Amino acid sequence: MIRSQAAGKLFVAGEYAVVEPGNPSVLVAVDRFVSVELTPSVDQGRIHSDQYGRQPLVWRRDAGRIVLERQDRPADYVPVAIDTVERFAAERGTSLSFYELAITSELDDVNGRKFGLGSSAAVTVATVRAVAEYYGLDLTPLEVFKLSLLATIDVNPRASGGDIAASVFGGWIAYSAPDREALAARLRTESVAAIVGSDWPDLSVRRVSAPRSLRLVVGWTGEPASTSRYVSELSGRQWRQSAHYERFLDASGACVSGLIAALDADDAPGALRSIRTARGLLSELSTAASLNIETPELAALCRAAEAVGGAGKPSGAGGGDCGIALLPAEADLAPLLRRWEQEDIRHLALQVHPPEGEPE
Ligand SMILES: Nc1ncnc2c1ncn2[C@@H]1O[C@H](COP(=O)(O)OP(=O)(O)OP(=O)(O)O)[C@@H](O)[C@H]1O
Ligand SMILES: C[C@@](O)(CCOP(=O)(O)O)CC(=O)O
Repeated sequence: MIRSQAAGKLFVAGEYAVVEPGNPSVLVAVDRFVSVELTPSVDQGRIHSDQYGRQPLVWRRDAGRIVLERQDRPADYVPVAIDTVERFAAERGTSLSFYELAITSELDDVNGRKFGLGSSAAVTVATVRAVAEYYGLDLTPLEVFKLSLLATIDVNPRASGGDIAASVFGGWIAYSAPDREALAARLRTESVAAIVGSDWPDLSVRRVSAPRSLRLVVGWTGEPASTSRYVSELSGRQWRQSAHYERFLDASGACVSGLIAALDADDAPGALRSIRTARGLLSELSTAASLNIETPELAALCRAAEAVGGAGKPSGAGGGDCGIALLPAEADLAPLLRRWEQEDIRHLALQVHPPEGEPE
């Protein structure tokens, strides 16, 4: 049996702007995982996960590509991740066979509601790792990232891949995305191996220092939110060509660069200022584009962080899910947690998942 794992993530800053190639963001990996167990099988493949109900997804191959027995299902991360790794393996001359995947996740609560900790990225990365190990592919972390992003593009073409980078590389990272439209076009004409082997302009993953003088605290609103709905509302041509959007991208870039510099210098006041600016920018974006990024619960989460000498912001697309607070490392956590409890914000007792392999 092969076992693999992949970590969850939190956005620290740069959400939405990171969807445009080359715009920076900061993310952190967290120690909650999706796990995959792979066992060989005979004449068909199966995927077991609570996400699919009681029955596993059954798959076979048609002309070397993965097809689900139930073809009425929309494209889904796990089958697409299997298909992407298998294309890569077959292009390298590997002969393909069948196996079962059993998936378990710590990124949903007991009722199956997602926390917003990047379960789609973690399940994709864990699947890529398991299937690659099964075929003896010996991938570098960068190759795992690239295969995971190529798979994701098939399901969600606007996704930045920041969540995948955090899951693959661990720790605190600065991330900017490659052009996924260009990658999708290449996938129609080139081999997966050629795309993975090439340089991806605008892709950048680099380590950022974990702040020693600040601690990261995570609150969950209890409301799962749909990232793709918000991102697609912002994808309209008119909006993307507006002066407001251009200004947002510039201001976000400056804010994230300031945050990275402050984190690298362990400048706590500077980092807190950047978090407040990032919150303000998301709030302006939300108003301008009529989204509801900072819900009343997320606003309460941020107010509580400010009240105890820290700074808070929604993490990710907003509209629910999680928010983060950064507090001076010496601050007592109890007053923040009391305020959160009064506001029905649940503290997620997460730690940063440490760096795993160097981004090249
Ligand atoms: N345990 C799992 N087994 C199989 N597929 C999963 C699992 N967890 C997540 N997924 C896939 O990921 C999708 C959830 O992705 P979505 O982007 O909505 O959530 P998320 O990545 O956890 O949250 P966020 O994007 O806010 O961080 C599910 O619909 C499913 O396709
Ligand atoms: C809005 C966006 O920038 C962040 C989404 O974050 P999350 O998946 O909601 O945690 C989208 C993306 O990066 O793909």
